[in-house]
Amino acid sequence: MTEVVAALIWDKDKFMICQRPAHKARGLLWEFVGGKVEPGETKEQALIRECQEELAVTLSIGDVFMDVVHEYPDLTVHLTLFNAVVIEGVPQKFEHKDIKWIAPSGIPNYEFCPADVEILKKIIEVYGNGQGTDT
Ligand SMILES: Nc1nc2c([nH]c(=O)n2[C@H]2C[C@H](O)[C@@H](COP(=O)(O)OP(=O)(O)OP(=O)(O)O)O2)c(=O)[nH]1
Repeated sequence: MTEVVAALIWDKDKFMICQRPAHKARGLLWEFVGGKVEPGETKEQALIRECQEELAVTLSIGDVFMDVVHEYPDLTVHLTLFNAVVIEGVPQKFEHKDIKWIAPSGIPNYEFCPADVEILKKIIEVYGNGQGTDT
């Protein structure tokens, strides 16, 4: 089982989603920024490193919003999604094809990694479908 960490980052009523590069597994699908935990790292350390590498931002990590296990044909992931806040920097596309901030009501407009589907349902349950503009 591969440990993967990711960040749920809000800016007012919108949260950040990132489009995976075409050449990687799950290419062009949308995800929460993050990646695989490397040997010797805590999950929090891995998430801070991934966000520095991929977005050039520094995060403050909060509690776990949700974790899920999902079996892909090529690997089984244990994905842990942390609440997090950007404390330094403006997100850059060093890794991703695109970055967007969306309201929960905008979720149906994007095709996400299958492991994220349960998490997105919980975001809608907890934060509602919103009245705000969807992006
Ligand atoms: N970062 C991230 N990965 C996700 C999410 N949902 C999901 O199924 N995944 C999957 C996609 C990948 O198969 C795996 C994460 O691996 P990755 O390729 O992003 O990891 P990494 O940045 O460490 O890259 P690499 O060393 O494998 O090149 O987890 C998600 O919301 N965020």
